[in-house]
Amino acid sequence: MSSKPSSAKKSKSPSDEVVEEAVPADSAKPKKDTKAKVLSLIEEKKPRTRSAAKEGSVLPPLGARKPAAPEPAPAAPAAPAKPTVDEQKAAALNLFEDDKPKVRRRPAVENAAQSALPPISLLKEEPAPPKPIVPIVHAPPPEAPAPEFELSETGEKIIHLKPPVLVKDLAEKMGIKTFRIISDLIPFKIFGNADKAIDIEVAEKICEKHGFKLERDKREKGGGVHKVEEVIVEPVAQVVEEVEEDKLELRAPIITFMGHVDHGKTSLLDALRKTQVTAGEAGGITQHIGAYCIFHNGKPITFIDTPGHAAFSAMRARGANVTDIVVLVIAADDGIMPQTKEALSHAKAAGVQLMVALNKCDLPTANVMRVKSQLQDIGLAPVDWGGEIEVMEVSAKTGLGLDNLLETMSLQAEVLELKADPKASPRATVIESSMVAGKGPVATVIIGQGTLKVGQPFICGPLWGKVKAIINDRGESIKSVLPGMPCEVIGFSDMPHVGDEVVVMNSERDVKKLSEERLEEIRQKKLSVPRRSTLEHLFASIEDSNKKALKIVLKCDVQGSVEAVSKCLTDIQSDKCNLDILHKEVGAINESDVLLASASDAIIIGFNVKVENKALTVAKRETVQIKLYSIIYELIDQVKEAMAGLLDPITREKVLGHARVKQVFKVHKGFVGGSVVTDGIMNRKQRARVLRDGQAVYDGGFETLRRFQDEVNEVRNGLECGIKLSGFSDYEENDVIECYELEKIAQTL
Ligand SMILES: Nc1nc2c(ncn2[C@@H]2O[C@H](COP(=O)(O)OP(=O)(O)OP(=O)(O)O)[C@@H](O)[C@H]2O)c(=O)[nH]1
Repeated sequence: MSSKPSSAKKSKSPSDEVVEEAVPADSAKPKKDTKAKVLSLIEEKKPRTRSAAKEGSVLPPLGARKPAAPEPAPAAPAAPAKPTVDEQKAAALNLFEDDKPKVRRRPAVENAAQSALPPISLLKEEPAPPKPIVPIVHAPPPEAPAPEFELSETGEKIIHLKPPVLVKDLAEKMGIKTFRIISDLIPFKIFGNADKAIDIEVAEKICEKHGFKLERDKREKGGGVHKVEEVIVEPVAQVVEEVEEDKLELRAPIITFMGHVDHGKTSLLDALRKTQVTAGEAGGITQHIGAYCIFHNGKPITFIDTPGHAAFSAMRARGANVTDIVVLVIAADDGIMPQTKEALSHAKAAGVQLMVALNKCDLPTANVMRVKSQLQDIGLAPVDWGGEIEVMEVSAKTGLGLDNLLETMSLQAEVLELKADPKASPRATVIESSMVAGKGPVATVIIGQGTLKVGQPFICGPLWGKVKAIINDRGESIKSVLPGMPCEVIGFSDMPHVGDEVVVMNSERDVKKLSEERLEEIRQKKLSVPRRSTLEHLFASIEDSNKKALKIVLKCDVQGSVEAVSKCLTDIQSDKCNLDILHKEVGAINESDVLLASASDAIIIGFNVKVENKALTVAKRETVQIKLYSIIYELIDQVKEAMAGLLDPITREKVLGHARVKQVFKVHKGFVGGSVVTDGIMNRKQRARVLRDGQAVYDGGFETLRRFQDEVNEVRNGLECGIKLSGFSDYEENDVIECYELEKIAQTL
């Protein structure tokens, strides 16, 4: 191994001949000549270096260049071993040459040789005074990959990429180093690393800068790519597997309890599960969707409890959509109510089997016949009345008819022959989601097909995830869950949207990629929303900006509550005051919520959530109001009050009385109307106007109000007084002085 170049060897080396020629023996030599020489050198040097590298003689492979043992710095006579400035420049330029994309992939040995060239810093114009060279071995710089492009008919270098465009992918395609792209991004005020996703428009500009044209591709179902005009992501639903009948097995039926508020849905489920869910509910009403599993005759049945309050319509709709059977719970003493009808509509829309449970039959006020006849009227004729709807009389309180209810539900489920393939690729529907401290995003899901197992990667709407833990309805951690069963899943990249489907895929890489694509698609859609600006819009916005607005930051315990509460809030109708929900999210109230509220003059509303300690401190400092609620109608009522409170009170006139001027007196400072009060009172602290022939000739405050010589505050009906209004002296006989007060009345929405 020839690690240390000797002068003897040097003179024989072809490259060193060049070096000798390039040494600036005469420092006065014009720079121009040097530059020209450098350029010619580059041309000369390239082929030589390559062939030499191949032979391993002049520039040996990287490993060979490292001295076997540290050698002492060569003494002054060894100085000629240092490359000359021109050589350094040439070498550095050569290094840049390497960055330039080449169609052909370079052999590894060639790359190794080039990567060992002097660093870019040597490009400086003025060389440092010659010093003995201490050989430093640098780690090889990361290799720039060979570019991948195709030449268009017009000679353009076209590269194909599909959004999201990552810096590293772009660099790879153009065959340049990642750091070059990162520095190219700085003028766009984009700072990031190799994994940074950049806008397609920015990527196009960067490609243009490097002499490439970027064409967007999309992935085909099979994984290949083809060109598209717009970014369209294939929905995962399109990769549904064929259902093979022989692989299907009976699964747990999913039964949803729906009905009007307080008709006893939770109590019924409670009685069936023999637990006490109602005891823990705020205000005794269900505000979440709950999913439970019970075993009847050794077979599992999944129950979904939905809220009955009007606010939770979306939750009821969701409950109906994942279910096989809907049990419409009607209190026998109350009969069919608005949310009973709404629940019925959801069940009909979802096209599911319907049954009716007439609850509270233990009550003396229960009137089964009346409810049955109401059912008949809305087209749900009971079986015992010759119709098709199973109507069961039950009582959650006494347990009356519960066995019959359970039996009928399992029979109905059997008739439906509900089957799923437990070995199919797992899919589940998110029916609720929340952010749980220490666990992150948690979703309640119902498995539709396949067996969901811990460790499986999945996509869910635009989010990806990997099943970290599965918790059953009894709070136990389990390893897998079968079709039809409910469970909680931990492992989402963010809070999933309720109603989205969890679809298990083969690899974590695939789910992440698909998630990136979907998020990019959402972003693009947001960007492409047309912004129309018409005169009408302008007027509307001016009108709107004059309106009062209550700004709210809303935090709730679960996604469904966010939906329900924000729907209720936006439903508050007022043409005097707007309600802006600036931000709505699941989770405890944190510092950033407070800062947002402070910056935008908003209040924070928390529903079933806590306030983080730091947020409390900041809220005090910033005087941000935080209101916490656990019952939805209290929240809505108070928000309405707060909105009304923002409105300026209306000022209304209330006439207190009239006086007639009988005689005008001259006093020290002007004139006084000697009057008699004809009705009501004259009050010195209020306002008065002078009416002449029914027309107001003056309006203002009292200066003096006198009874004889005394200044008084009030003069009653029938009494005489002297009235002097401030700034008015022009009284005439028979003028009427009307005393009135300005009342402030709070506005309503
Ligand atoms: N007497 C009697 N009371 C009942 C029966 N079932 C429920 N209740 C009472 O009715 C009230 C409402 O019961 P819930 O189970 O909370 O009603 P819900 O339909 O789930 O109400 P939301 O969750 O608000 O939709 C509670 O006070 C129960 O104790 C019953 O069979 N008989």
